[in-house]
Amino acid sequence: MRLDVVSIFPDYLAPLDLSLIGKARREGLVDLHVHDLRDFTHDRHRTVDDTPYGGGAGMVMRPEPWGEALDHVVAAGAAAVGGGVPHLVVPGPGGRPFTQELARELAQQPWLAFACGRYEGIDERVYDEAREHMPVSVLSLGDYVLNGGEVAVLAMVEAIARLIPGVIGNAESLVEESHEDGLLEYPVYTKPPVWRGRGIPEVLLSGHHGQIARWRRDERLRRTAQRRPDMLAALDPAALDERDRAV
Ligand SMILES: N#Cc1c(-c2ccc3cc[nH]c3c2)n[nH]c1N
Repeated sequence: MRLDVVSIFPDYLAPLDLSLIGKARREGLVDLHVHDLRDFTHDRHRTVDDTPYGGGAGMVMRPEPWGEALDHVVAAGAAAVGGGVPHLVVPGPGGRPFTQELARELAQQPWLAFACGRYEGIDERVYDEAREHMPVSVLSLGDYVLNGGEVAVLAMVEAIARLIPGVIGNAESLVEESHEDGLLEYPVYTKPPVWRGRGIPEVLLSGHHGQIARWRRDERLRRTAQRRPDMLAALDPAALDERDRAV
């Protein structure tokens, strides 16, 4: 997968050189290109913002640099990907919720581009123009306010890239994760068997895989009912067996 990110703070994306995503890049599973929006300005001060039409507080990101930056991303990426256009993802507090389901869908795409806004946002004409050339999705991490899109892109890239085959060494660890199948994950334990006087659930020492699987399923249901009753309510009833309903 090719990933392009445009930001006025390209160093914000440095964490994508680390850990599993960094390893995926070095192994060629992910081809990440970060672009500095200011490289697409032409004034001495490399200006990317201006005052909002209609007045109001704050500044708005100018359309010209964004237009040139996205033109560059499309041209450079098409040469590398062998044609086509990216799916453009623009993080924003007013976007559709970014969910595991969306992460799965976006992980199927060969090429994604992310536009990191700042200030009060990006001139709306940039979205309108982009939509004439590529799919555009405005997505939100959650119902709280950040200062810009970079943190959201870090989270989205990690959630998406980890689903690319080969990025996570053991695909088994992608199963039974929170949100993967509509339930939260079960509690996990490791050595020592007793820590500060606290033991671990006996069933986990039983070696009885069937009972362990049942206990873990029960814990997932209990946790989801306790912490995210909305997720439990949204579950397809067919996904729950009689034993589940008894938990
Ligand atoms: N995604 C997301 C966001 C944001 C966000 C994203 C981009 C910009 C650009 C200026 N301010 C921003 C806030 N706030 N809260 C979220 N869940």
